[in-house]
Amino acid sequence: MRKIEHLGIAVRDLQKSNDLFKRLLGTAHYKTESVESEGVKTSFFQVGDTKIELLEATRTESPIAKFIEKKAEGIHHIAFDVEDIYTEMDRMKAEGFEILNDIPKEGADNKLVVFLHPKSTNGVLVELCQEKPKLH
Ligand SMILES: CC[C@H](C(=O)O)C(=O)SCCNC(=O)CCNC(=O)[C@H](O)C(C)(C)COP(=O)(O)OP(=O)(O)OC[C@H]1O[C@@H](n2cnc3c(N)ncnc32)[C@H](O)[C@@H]1OP(=O)(O)O
Ligand SMILES: [Co+2]
Repeated sequence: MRKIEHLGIAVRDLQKSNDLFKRLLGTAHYKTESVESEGVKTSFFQVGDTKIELLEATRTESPIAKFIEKKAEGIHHIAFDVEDIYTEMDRMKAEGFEILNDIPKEGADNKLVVFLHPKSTNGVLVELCQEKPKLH
Protein backbone atom coordinates (compact mmCIF):
# COMPACT_ATOMS: atom_id res chain seq x y z
CA MET A 1 0.00 0.00 0.00
CA ARG A 2 1.52 3.30 -1.06
CA LYS A 3 -0.81 5.77 0.66
CA ILE A 4 -4.43 6.49 1.54
CA GLU A 5 -5.94 7.29 -1.87
CA HIS A 6 -9.26 8.56 -0.54
CA LEU A 7 -11.75 8.45 2.29
CA GLY A 8 -15.24 7.59 0.99
CA ILE A 9 -18.14 9.39 2.69
CA ALA A 10 -21.78 8.38 2.07
CA VAL A 11 -24.10 11.37 1.69
CA ARG A 12 -27.80 11.80 0.90
CA ASP A 13 -27.46 14.97 -1.16
CA LEU A 14 -24.23 15.44 -3.11
CA GLN A 15 -24.85 19.10 -3.94
CA LYS A 16 -25.51 20.02 -0.31
CA SER A 17 -22.50 18.03 0.86
CA ASN A 18 -20.29 19.56 -1.85
CA ASP A 19 -21.15 22.97 -0.39
CA LEU A 20 -20.54 21.78 3.17
CA PHE A 21 -17.15 20.24 2.36
CA LYS A 22 -16.14 23.31 0.34
CA ARG A 23 -16.75 25.40 3.49
CA LEU A 24 -15.01 22.80 5.69
CA LEU A 25 -11.94 22.24 3.47
CA GLY A 26 -11.70 25.74 2.02
CA THR A 27 -11.53 24.30 -1.48
CA ALA A 28 -14.14 23.23 -4.05
CA HIS A 29 -14.45 19.68 -5.41
CA TYR A 30 -12.31 19.16 -8.53
CA LYS A 31 -14.66 16.76 -10.26
CA THR A 32 -17.96 14.89 -10.07
CA GLU A 33 -18.31 11.50 -11.72
CA SER A 34 -21.07 8.88 -11.86
CA VAL A 35 -20.13 5.20 -11.67
CA GLU A 36 -23.32 3.54 -12.87
CA SER A 37 -22.01 0.02 -12.15
CA GLU A 38 -21.86 0.99 -8.48
CA GLY A 39 -25.05 3.06 -8.47
CA VAL A 40 -23.17 6.11 -7.22
CA LYS A 41 -22.48 9.71 -8.13
CA THR A 42 -19.21 10.92 -6.63
CA SER A 43 -17.36 14.17 -6.09
CA PHE A 44 -13.67 14.47 -5.22
CA PHE A 45 -11.81 17.00 -3.07
CA GLN A 46 -8.00 17.09 -3.01
CA VAL A 47 -6.63 17.38 0.55
CA GLY A 48 -2.83 17.37 0.49
CA ASP A 49 -1.73 14.09 -1.10
CA THR A 50 -5.05 12.37 -0.39
CA LYS A 51 -8.71 12.95 -1.27
CA ILE A 52 -12.21 13.01 0.09
CA GLU A 53 -14.74 11.14 -2.07
CA LEU A 54 -18.38 12.02 -1.45
CA LEU A 55 -20.85 9.39 -2.69
CA GLU A 56 -24.59 9.72 -3.32
CA ALA A 57 -26.67 6.71 -4.36
CA THR A 58 -28.19 6.88 -7.85
CA ARG A 59 -30.48 3.91 -7.22
CA THR A 60 -32.08 2.20 -4.23
CA GLU A 61 -30.04 -1.01 -4.44
CA SER A 62 -26.76 0.92 -4.43
CA PRO A 63 -24.39 -0.02 -1.57
CA ILE A 64 -24.51 3.65 -0.54
CA ALA A 65 -28.32 3.67 -0.30
CA LYS A 66 -28.24 0.48 1.78
CA PHE A 67 -25.49 1.86 4.03
CA ILE A 68 -27.32 5.12 4.73
CA GLU A 69 -30.62 3.32 5.28
CA LYS A 70 -29.02 0.88 7.71
CA LYS A 71 -26.62 3.26 9.48
CA ALA A 72 -26.60 6.97 8.49
CA GLU A 73 -24.50 9.34 6.41
CA GLY A 74 -20.82 9.14 7.26
CA ILE A 75 -17.52 7.46 6.57
CA HIS A 76 -18.20 4.55 4.22
CA HIS A 77 -14.77 3.21 3.18
CA ILE A 78 -11.06 3.83 3.14
CA ALA A 79 -9.24 3.45 -0.17
CA PHE A 80 -5.54 2.65 -0.51
CA ASP A 81 -3.40 3.39 -3.55
CA VAL A 82 -1.51 0.29 -4.72
CA GLU A 83 1.24 -0.14 -7.31
CA ASP A 84 -0.19 -3.30 -8.85
CA ILE A 85 -3.72 -4.36 -7.94
CA TYR A 86 -3.21 -8.01 -8.98
CA THR A 87 -0.14 -8.37 -6.78
CA GLU A 88 -2.05 -6.82 -3.88
CA MET A 89 -5.06 -9.10 -4.50
CA ASP A 90 -2.76 -12.13 -4.29
CA ARG A 91 -1.23 -10.77 -1.09
CA MET A 92 -4.68 -10.10 0.41
CA LYS A 93 -5.81 -13.65 -0.39
CA ALA A 94 -2.62 -15.08 1.12
CA GLU A 95 -3.26 -12.98 4.24
CA GLY A 96 -6.80 -14.35 4.50
CA PHE A 97 -8.76 -11.21 3.69
CA GLU A 98 -12.06 -11.65 1.81
CA ILE A 99 -11.97 -10.00 -1.62
CA LEU A 100 -15.42 -9.01 -2.87
CA ASN A 101 -14.71 -9.01 -6.59
CA ASP A 102 -12.57 -11.63 -8.37
CA ILE A 103 -11.31 -9.19 -10.95
CA PRO A 104 -10.66 -5.48 -10.57
CA LYS A 105 -13.57 -3.27 -11.64
CA GLU A 106 -13.89 0.24 -13.00
CA GLY A 107 -13.59 2.85 -10.30
CA ALA A 108 -13.99 6.61 -10.38
CA ASP A 109 -11.10 8.98 -11.04
CA ASN A 110 -9.40 6.70 -13.58
CA LYS A 111 -8.87 3.75 -11.25
CA LEU A 112 -9.12 -0.02 -11.20
CA VAL A 113 -10.58 -1.08 -7.85
CA VAL A 114 -11.34 -4.07 -5.64
CA PHE A 115 -13.04 -4.16 -2.23
CA LEU A 116 -12.37 -6.28 0.85
CA HIS A 117 -15.31 -7.40 2.98
CA PRO A 118 -15.48 -5.38 6.23
CA LYS A 119 -15.97 -8.54 8.28
CA SER A 120 -12.36 -9.50 7.40
CA THR A 121 -10.93 -6.01 8.00
CA ASN A 122 -12.01 -5.09 11.51
CA GLY A 123 -15.36 -3.70 10.36
CA VAL A 124 -13.84 -1.23 7.87
CA LEU A 125 -14.76 -1.47 4.18
CA VAL A 126 -11.41 -1.33 2.36
CA GLU A 127 -10.95 -0.41 -1.29
CA LEU A 128 -7.73 -0.99 -3.22
CA CYS A 129 -7.12 1.41 -6.12
CA GLN A 130 -4.62 1.27 -8.96
CA GLU A 131 -4.24 4.27 -11.24
CA LYS A 132 -5.09 3.13 -14.80
CA PRO A 133 -2.17 3.72 -17.18
CA LYS A 134 -2.76 6.90 -19.19
CA LEU A 135 -3.39 6.12 -22.88
CA HIS A 136 -1.05 8.16 -25.11
C1 LIG B 1 -16.00 2.22 -7.37
C2 LIG B 1 -16.48 3.63 -7.38
C3 LIG B 1 -16.02 4.40 -6.16
C4 LIG B 1 -14.50 4.55 -6.20
O1 LIG B 1 -13.89 4.91 -5.21
O2 LIG B 1 -13.98 4.39 -7.33
C5 LIG B 1 -16.46 3.76 -4.87
O3 LIG B 1 -15.82 3.81 -3.85
S1 LIG B 1 -17.97 2.97 -4.99
C6 LIG B 1 -18.41 2.62 -3.28
C7 LIG B 1 -19.68 1.81 -3.27
N1 LIG B 1 -19.42 0.44 -3.64
C8 LIG B 1 -19.14 -0.49 -2.68
O4 LIG B 1 -19.18 -0.23 -1.50
C9 LIG B 1 -18.80 -1.88 -3.20
C10 LIG B 1 -18.35 -2.79 -2.06
N2 LIG B 1 -19.43 -2.94 -1.09
C11 LIG B 1 -20.20 -4.08 -1.08
O5 LIG B 1 -20.01 -5.02 -1.85
C12 LIG B 1 -21.30 -4.14 -0.04
O6 LIG B 1 -21.63 -2.82 0.37
C13 LIG B 1 -20.92 -4.98 1.24
C14 LIG B 1 -20.60 -6.42 0.81
C15 LIG B 1 -19.74 -4.37 1.97
C16 LIG B 1 -22.13 -4.99 2.17
O7 LIG B 1 -23.22 -5.36 1.39
P1 LIG B 1 -24.43 -6.22 2.01
O8 LIG B 1 -25.48 -6.37 0.94
O9 LIG B 1 -23.89 -7.43 2.65
O10 LIG B 1 -25.01 -5.19 3.07
P2 LIG B 1 -25.34 -5.43 4.57
O11 LIG B 1 -25.94 -4.14 5.04
O12 LIG B 1 -26.12 -6.69 4.73
O13 LIG B 1 -23.90 -5.57 5.25
C17 LIG B 1 -23.36 -6.77 5.70
C18 LIG B 1 -22.50 -6.43 6.91
O14 LIG B 1 -21.44 -5.52 6.48
C19 LIG B 1 -21.58 -4.29 7.21
N3 LIG B 1 -21.25 -3.21 6.30
C20 LIG B 1 -21.89 -2.88 5.15
N4 LIG B 1 -21.30 -1.81 4.57
C21 LIG B 1 -20.29 -1.45 5.39
C22 LIG B 1 -19.32 -0.42 5.37
N5 LIG B 1 -19.27 0.46 4.36
N6 LIG B 1 -18.42 -0.34 6.37
C23 LIG B 1 -18.44 -1.24 7.40
N7 LIG B 1 -19.35 -2.26 7.52
C24 LIG B 1 -20.25 -2.34 6.50
C25 LIG B 1 -23.01 -4.22 7.66
O15 LIG B 1 -23.11 -3.40 8.80
C26 LIG B 1 -23.30 -5.67 7.96
O16 LIG B 1 -22.73 -5.99 9.20
P3 LIG B 1 -23.62 -6.77 10.28
O17 LIG B 1 -22.73 -6.88 11.47
O18 LIG B 1 -23.96 -8.08 9.60
O19 LIG B 1 -24.83 -5.89 10.47
CO1 LIG C 1 -14.04 4.83 -3.23
